[in-house]
Amino acid sequence: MASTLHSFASAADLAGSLADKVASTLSAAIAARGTASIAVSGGSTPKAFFQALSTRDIAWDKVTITLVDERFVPADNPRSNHLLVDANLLQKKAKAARFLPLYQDAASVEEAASVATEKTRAISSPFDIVILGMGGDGHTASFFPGGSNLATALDPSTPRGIITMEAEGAGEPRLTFTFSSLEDAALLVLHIEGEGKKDVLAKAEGSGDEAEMPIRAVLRRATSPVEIYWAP
Ligand SMILES: O=C1O[C@H](COP(=O)(O)O)[C@@H](O)[C@H](O)[C@H]1O
Repeated sequence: MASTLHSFASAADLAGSLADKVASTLSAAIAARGTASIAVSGGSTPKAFFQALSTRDIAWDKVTITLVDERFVPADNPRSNHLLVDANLLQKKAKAARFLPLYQDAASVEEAASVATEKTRAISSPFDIVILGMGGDGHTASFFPGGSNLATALDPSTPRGIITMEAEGAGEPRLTFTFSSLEDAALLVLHIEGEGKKDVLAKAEGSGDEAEMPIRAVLRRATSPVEIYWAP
């Protein structure tokens, strides 16, 4: 499916514009179905966007928020994506939203993946919105090059849900929604910032193996168009 690049003069401009787009998409879903869903990424990039989105005036009590991926760490760990969402998105007006975490207090990451899959089944498919990020190594969600479950995660026949991932570049074991869970969102966004990430994107858009740069699976095979939001 085609992708469209939306370039902005600054990260602040991008954050405001993406927040407006997400807010209007959530509102349209609520008007159509009574509820709306969004799966967001963690990492360092989404902070300003989360802060902008938290101020938007929509029926947040009808919105379910979850993460596309998470580290297998509790929510008080500084590396937790849940902590980032708590501190920056689940604030102000967005405090009224329902948040479904991926991390579970389970004996193993595998058990956590299975519990998270059950709990997130309550969200209707497909997601209204998925916001992906991308690492300098071409990973997205927790689809890491060399990841222990990468082939399964990217296989379009793997069911919707959450699986585990371990990889050298990942730090902790990870929990990640599968490709099939994310690729058909009504609004599928790739949010990246900086010249370095633009170079990584250009490389990913060239030829080469998906396993080397898993973002290629999204760019090449997502059934929804990919809206790329970039700022220097
Ligand atoms: O590990 C992760 O990294 C990516 C990219 O993060 P960034 O810090 O380079 O913005 C992120 O999209 C993913 O959700 C996160 O778990």
